Amino acid sequence: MEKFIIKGNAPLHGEITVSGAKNAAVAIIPATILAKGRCVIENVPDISDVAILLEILEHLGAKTHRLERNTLEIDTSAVDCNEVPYEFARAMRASYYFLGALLGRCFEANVSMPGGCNFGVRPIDQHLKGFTALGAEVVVDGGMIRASSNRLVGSHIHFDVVSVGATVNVMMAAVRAHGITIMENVAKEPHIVDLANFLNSMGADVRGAGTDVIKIHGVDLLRPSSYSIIPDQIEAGTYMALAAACGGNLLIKNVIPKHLESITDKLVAAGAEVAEYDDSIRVAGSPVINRVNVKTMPHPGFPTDMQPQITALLCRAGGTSIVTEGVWEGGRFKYIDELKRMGANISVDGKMAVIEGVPRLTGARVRATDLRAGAALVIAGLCAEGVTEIENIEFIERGYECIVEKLRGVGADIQKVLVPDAEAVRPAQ
Ligand SMILES: CC(=O)N[C@H]1[C@@H](OP(=O)(O)OP(=O)(O)OC[C@H]2O[C@@H](n3ccc(=O)[nH]c3=O)[C@H](O)[C@@H]2O)O[C@H](CO)[C@@H](O)[C@@H]1O
Ligand SMILES: C=C(OP(=O)(O)O)C(=O)O
Repeated sequence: MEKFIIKGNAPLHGEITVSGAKNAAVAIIPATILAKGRCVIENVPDISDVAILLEILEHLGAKTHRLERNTLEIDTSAVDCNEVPYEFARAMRASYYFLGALLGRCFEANVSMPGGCNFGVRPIDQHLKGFTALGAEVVVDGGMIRASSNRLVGSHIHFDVVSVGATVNVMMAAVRAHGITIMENVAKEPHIVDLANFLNSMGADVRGAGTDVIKIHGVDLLRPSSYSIIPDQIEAGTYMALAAACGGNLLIKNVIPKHLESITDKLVAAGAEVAEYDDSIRVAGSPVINRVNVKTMPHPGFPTDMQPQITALLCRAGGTSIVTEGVWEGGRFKYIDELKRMGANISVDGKMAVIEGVPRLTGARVRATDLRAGAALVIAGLCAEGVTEIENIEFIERGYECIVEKLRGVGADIQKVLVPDAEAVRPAQ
């Protein structure tokens, strides 16, 4: 087990380059099996979630090869298995994208219930509703989701809630269904659009991605293609929040500024200066952080995956800020207790965190309770006085490529060290 040791308060200046989007990569990699043959995917983040997906692909019979650190060659010609067992699925959420992908490839999928960050209940009823509407028989049995069909047929599906996962999963099955599928009340996140663009590059006919309604004309055959994944909105947003929190000045490269608008808006309200360029963004933090209220919403609202990071910034704001979780029922606030160990003054009331700004945070021993919670602790540690030790960093490494190297490159004093067994805290629940 490893941990981060951070000495806070170092001035952060320079350039940081954002990697490919985790949540696009984890959809596009399973989608490669919809075609038989060799896909080349560029700008793939080198993170543990991707490594697990590649293991799953190999288990299914695909051959995967890293042409370069961020370029993958995936040959799906020999995929001959439709089962993703528990040992692969338990570590991550997106393992369940093999349901839609396998249904689309061979009309049968047996995939273990997924893991991923635990913010309380993460239902999959909308995924199953979509597969059923396409004519699949779906059974959940002994921890496995089993979906099969002699023939998928296009359908009109109105989702009860806006779900990224259900939109991705059902889109992947629908591209191979006979006839037209209309999906209403779908997610509009940048990774939805990226997946649709990838599917279209393989010969699918998906229209409307990025709006509330997606229309798909099913096709009999998809062909392999080469594709480059979009930059990671949340990684970019995390480094933007870091610059704002630490009074740093960072040029964040390889971004799509349009994807960052809701984040930019709140950072400017908090007092940061933000300058947008074609594919980079500069954030200069102010010594005085203003109080700001934030409510997370599906895209184009403020992303829930930035909720912990903006909370870390607001810990030192002048006055009271309210952060409301508008996506996840459970509130996603497990990390608040860790921030409080660092001197933050936050109370949680249902889906609301009330943050009374404090003049300073102090280093402490804390643990990441999930991926973005871990990112928030890195931000807090980098602007705290003294030394912060963050344990359970495997959560952070699910989604941030080379975070230590990138942060050291802009002046942060952060290192990754081994935790002696005797010192390790129990893992997050
Ligand atoms: C791999 C990936 O892309 N993960 C992201 C994805 O997760 P994920 O795809 O799991 O999140 P969803 O968009 O599905 O969830 C949104 C809301 O819908 C509810 N819901 C979802 C599915 C369902 O069948 N029934 C249902 O009620 C959930 O409980 C939640 O309240 O989108 C979330 C919301 O932007 C992000 O926090 C995650 O980082
Ligand atoms: C929650 C996240 O991911 P996942 O859905 O894969 O757990 C995230 O990216 O913040």
